[in-house]
Amino acid sequence: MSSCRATFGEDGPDFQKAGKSGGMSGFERAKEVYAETGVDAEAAIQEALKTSISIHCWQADDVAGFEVHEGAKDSGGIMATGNYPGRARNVDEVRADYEQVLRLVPGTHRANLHASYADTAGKAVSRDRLGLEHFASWIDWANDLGIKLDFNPTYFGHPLAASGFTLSHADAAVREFWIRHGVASRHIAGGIAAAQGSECVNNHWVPDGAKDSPADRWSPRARLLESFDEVLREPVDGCTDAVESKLFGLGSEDYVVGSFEFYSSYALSRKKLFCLDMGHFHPTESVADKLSALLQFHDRLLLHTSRPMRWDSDHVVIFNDDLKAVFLELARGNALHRAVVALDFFDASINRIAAYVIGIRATRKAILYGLLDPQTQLKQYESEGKLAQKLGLMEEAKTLPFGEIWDELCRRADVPVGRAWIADVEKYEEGTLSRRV
Ligand SMILES: C[C@H](O)[C@H](O)[C@@H](O)C(=O)CO
Ligand SMILES: [Mn+2]
Repeated sequence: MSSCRATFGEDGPDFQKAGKSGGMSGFERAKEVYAETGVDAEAAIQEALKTSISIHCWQADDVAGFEVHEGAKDSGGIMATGNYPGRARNVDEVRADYEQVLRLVPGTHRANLHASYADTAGKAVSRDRLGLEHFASWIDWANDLGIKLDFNPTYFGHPLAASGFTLSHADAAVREFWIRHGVASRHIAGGIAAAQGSECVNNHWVPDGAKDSPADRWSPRARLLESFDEVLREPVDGCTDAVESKLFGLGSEDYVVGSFEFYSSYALSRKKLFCLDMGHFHPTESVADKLSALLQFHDRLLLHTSRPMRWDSDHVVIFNDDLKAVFLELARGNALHRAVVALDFFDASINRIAAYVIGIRATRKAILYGLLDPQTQLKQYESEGKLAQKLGLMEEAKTLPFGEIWDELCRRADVPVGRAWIADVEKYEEGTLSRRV
């Protein structure tokens, strides 16, 4: 495993050496600066490192999956754009990519699989017949690596999703197929949970919706509710089901059956997790603002960190204001432990390992940033009516020496500090990705 030391030599890079003065490292000084604002940087590092991030498998291969198809494949609502070389072509390559990524990102991680990444040894297996045996090699791999798995049924990229409807389809036979798939996914997630000795989050997202002005917005929603009740009828130990809402999608610009109101109500009434994807709202809506409302009612939420660019474009997550705001809100509500953090982006136009590393490091940075917020002082100012002081401290907090604390977190996790990971990605591209032709 490469680390800052391996990359830069024993004393670290010059910019770090410059940070040391009077025997105190840049980190020690930064820690004091944070302490002056009432923040314990040590505690923040510990908590940020142990907060789990579930890494999606689908950035590695542009959401294509590795099913052996008997019939035609159809997109059904999801599309990655770009054709940068090096896409993973099979499960072994996805696993190798995961392992490379994990060398470059600090903290605790899980791997998040879609049903379409089943390991069926070259055989075509219908989605409604998938079983735990098709994920046995994933379980062994995760076990060897010491990480846990999460799961997702795949209700898209299939001829029976081509109409744009799955669980809410008007045809009962189509609905029943997808109900069987949903049930199968829960048993797989339950089996994974038993094998790993802890819950497996199983997230249901369906692309169902209409491009333009449906005359009947009621029946598909009634059918979706009925189908989900059927999918979720039997309790499955260890399987924690989540349902993911969306405002619009490709081909469902006007109407998405599983809207925010539908699934937030459904999840609450059925005691399931509600999944909040940062790309699934109108661009002017604040996802961060929803947290303190939803978490008054829901025990936990599943969070997909994503980066919408004018629409649900699934750009690689970066350390931007939206991401910071989400984790600031969770920290200010002492609710980080109530969010299951997972990633959801896919960019086929750049090196995919770099895409992972950028998105994962950005998400962990935002977690740390939230935990380093001088919230006690801010809340005190606010409660005393000192609103200018509150706003002033919020502004000053933006330029506290966050980078020093982040670098220390990376050092403690023995992963590259700063931009050093870029060289590792280049090496992997040269030795591995460029050979995938
Ligand atoms: C592949 C995922 O299931 C998918 O991205 C889903 O989570 C989503 O966000 C669809 O827009
Ligand atoms: Mn999502």
